[in-house]
Amino acid sequence: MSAKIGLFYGSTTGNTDAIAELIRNEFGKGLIDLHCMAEASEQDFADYDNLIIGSPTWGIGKLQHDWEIFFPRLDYVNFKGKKVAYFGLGDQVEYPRNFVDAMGILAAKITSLGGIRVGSWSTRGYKFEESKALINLQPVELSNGSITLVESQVIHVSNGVRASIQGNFVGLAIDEDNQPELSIERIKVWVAQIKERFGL
Ligand SMILES: Cc1cc2nc3c(=O)[nH]c(=O)nc-3n(C[C@H](O)[C@H](O)[C@H](O)COP(=O)(O)O)c2cc1C
Repeated sequence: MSAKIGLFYGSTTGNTDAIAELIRNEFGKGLIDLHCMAEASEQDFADYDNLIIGSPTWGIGKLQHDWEIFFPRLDYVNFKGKKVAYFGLGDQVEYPRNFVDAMGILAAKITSLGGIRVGSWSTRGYKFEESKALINLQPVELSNGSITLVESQVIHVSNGVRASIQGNFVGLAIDEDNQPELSIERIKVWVAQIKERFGL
């Protein structure tokens, strides 16, 4: 029998692999099945109502290799009604204009295919210039005249300096290159948040 959550990830030099293991441990025994994208198929996604998607960013703003190969096949996965949380690895010092872009690219694609995004994460504590993984809150007026805040994904933010950008990422951002000492605590807080959203 499958676990309650399918965690699908790609990893070129092993960092995302290690973070996926930490996330699985934080959830506790038996809740998460890990699927490496080098071996995953469209059908593997069908077993789960709850998904976690993880990718580092490579090649300056690009998906990790196995995700890049699989990307066109996402169109054949049924994401409708599934809750999907995202995590991304990146390097905010070397790649401040493309920090964790891959997480944003995957979230935009999977959300367009019907996935319900959960588990956004504050940008507080990171310094970078641009990221495709940012979302913002926009005020929208409802028919009864009241105002509500609706999340939308920001594709381009450009202020030209490496700075603290206020807002939220679409999912958990992990920087093993510059802030490895913060990863465990970030995972703990994020997992508690998405556990609730997954109804576990
Ligand atoms: C050639 C190269 C390109 C990279 N490009 C980006 C990038 O555009 N944005 C980013 O946030 N991180 C970038 N990174 C950093 C990686 O995402 C980071 O090291 C990550 O932890 C690697 O994960 P992995 O070991 O699972 O493959 C790059 C690293 C290298 C070596």
